[in-house]
Order: sequence, then C-alpha cells, then structure tokens
Amino acid sequence: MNSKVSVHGLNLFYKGFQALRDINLEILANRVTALIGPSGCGKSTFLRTLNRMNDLYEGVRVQGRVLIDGDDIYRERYDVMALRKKVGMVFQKPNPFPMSIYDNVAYGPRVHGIKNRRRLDEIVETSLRAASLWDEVSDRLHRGATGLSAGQQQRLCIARLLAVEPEVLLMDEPTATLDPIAALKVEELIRVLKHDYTIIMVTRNTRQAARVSDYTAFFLAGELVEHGMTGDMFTMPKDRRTEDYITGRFG
Ligand SMILES: Nc1ncnc2c1ncn2[C@@H]1O[C@H](COP(=O)(O)OP(=O)(O)OP(=O)(O)O)[C@@H](O)[C@H]1O
Repeated sequence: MNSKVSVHGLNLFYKGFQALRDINLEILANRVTALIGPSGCGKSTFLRTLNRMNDLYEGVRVQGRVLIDGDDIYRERYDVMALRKKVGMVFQKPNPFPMSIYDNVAYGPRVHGIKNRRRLDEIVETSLRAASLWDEVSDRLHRGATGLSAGQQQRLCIARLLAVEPEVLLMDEPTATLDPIAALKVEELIRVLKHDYTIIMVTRNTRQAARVSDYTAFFLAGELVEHGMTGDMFTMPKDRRTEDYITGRFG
C-alpha cells in the first residue's frame, strides 16, 4: 500500500516539555486517518508537525523524520511555502476571511498569481462543488462569508483549501463547534473527499472516528499507543489502554 506520509522516530519538545515521544506512523493515501486520545495527549501537536505549523511557536524542537511523498519535510532548504500549499489545514472553529464567499475561495489562487477572471470563476465553482456548498451559495457568491451558518462556513473553509489544490488535508476537530446536522454534512464531505485527498483528522469523538475513518491512531501522553484499521481497533483493540479509552473508561 502507498504511504503518503511516513513518520519515523518523531519527538517534539516545547522548550523543556516533551509533547511527542518516538512516534512512528505510516499514513496511507486516499484514506481517512483519525487521531484520537484524551485532552493534552498531543493530537494537535502531531497534526501541526505534518505541515510544520509548529515552526511558528517559539522554543519548539523537532527530532526525527517526517516524509511526504518520500521527501523529508524537516530537511534543510525544504520549501515550507510549497509544503503548506500541499498540506492544507482546517481548524476547529470555522475561520472564513471577512470578505465575500467568492473572494474567500479565490484568495489562495490569487496569491499564487492567478488573475484571469474566467479561470478564477472556474476554480471557485469547482472548489465550492467539491466542498458540497455550491448549491447553497451559487446565487450569493458576492455576499459576505460571515453571513453563512457555522456549518456552511466550515465547508467554505474546506473549499478555500481545495482551491489551491492540496494533496493532504489536516483537520483539527473540524466538527467540534457545529450542531449535529452540520457536523454530519462535514462528515459526509470527508468521506467523499478521501477519494482525491489524504485526510488526517483529530477528533475527541470516538464515535465520529468509527464512522468516518479508515485508520485510527490512539495517542496517550505524547505516545502513539496503537494504530490500525478503525474497524479492528474498535472491535479488537490490542492494548488495554486503547480499550479503556474507546469504551469510555477515561478521556
Ligand atoms: N504552544 C505550546 N507551548 C507549550 N506547550 C504546549 C503548546 N501547545 C501544546 N502544548 C502542550 O503539549 C501537550 C499536547 O497538547 P496538544 O494540544 O497537542 O494536545 P491535544 O491532544 O490536541 O489536546 P486537546 O484535545 O485538548 O486539544 C499538552 O500538554 C499541551 O499543554
């Protein structure tokens, strides 16, 4: 099987505090991998190592190797701007820019030098369709994005990401602030998007991991305790701590 992301011996320190301990993980292309575990176990920190977002925090030190398509993203002279285009991120709280729906989606392509109006129209429509939002907004593309519902805003943020043609989508609790129906729409979208992208999603909701992901990685206190096919992990966890977590004994 084809690994999109390979993590070898990854350690991460926030100054003196070690937040990730010797993580080894293969993440397959065109699959959804869920990262689960109790608060503070390092899920978001791990997610941020995959597009080098942790570089933005002071005092962070990373050891080990993270390969994307076989290339070590922590090597010297690696193009971090290109990495952030290839590996996009969606956050817990939808964060559309305070501009129109159209301009939100066209933002990335414009930054990357696309000016032709017809081409931008095409990208906006394709991205909104891919994010299952087109039918809801096609008649009001030039209205403000902040007028959309929270669920629509989150799908708009996904459309904005898709517009720059990423390959890997990182999602940090993408439905945590949405109502159940809006959350379900985002889950459905994730299931469709995996045909074209590699998706890595943090969730505190183990039932969501079971519904949406193909693979699950269980983190505890900075360690990767167990990783495997979601169906197997939820029916036959190998480690007692995984079993305790997914059966709700702690978390
Ligand atoms: N910028 C930072 N500086 C210092 N410590 C940090 C920083 N970010 C996270 N930590 C610490 O690293 C550990 C892992 O945090 P992280 O946010 O990755 O966990 P998490 O599993 O995503 O938790 P949650 O589900 O609560 O978001 C925690 O102990 C946290 O306090």
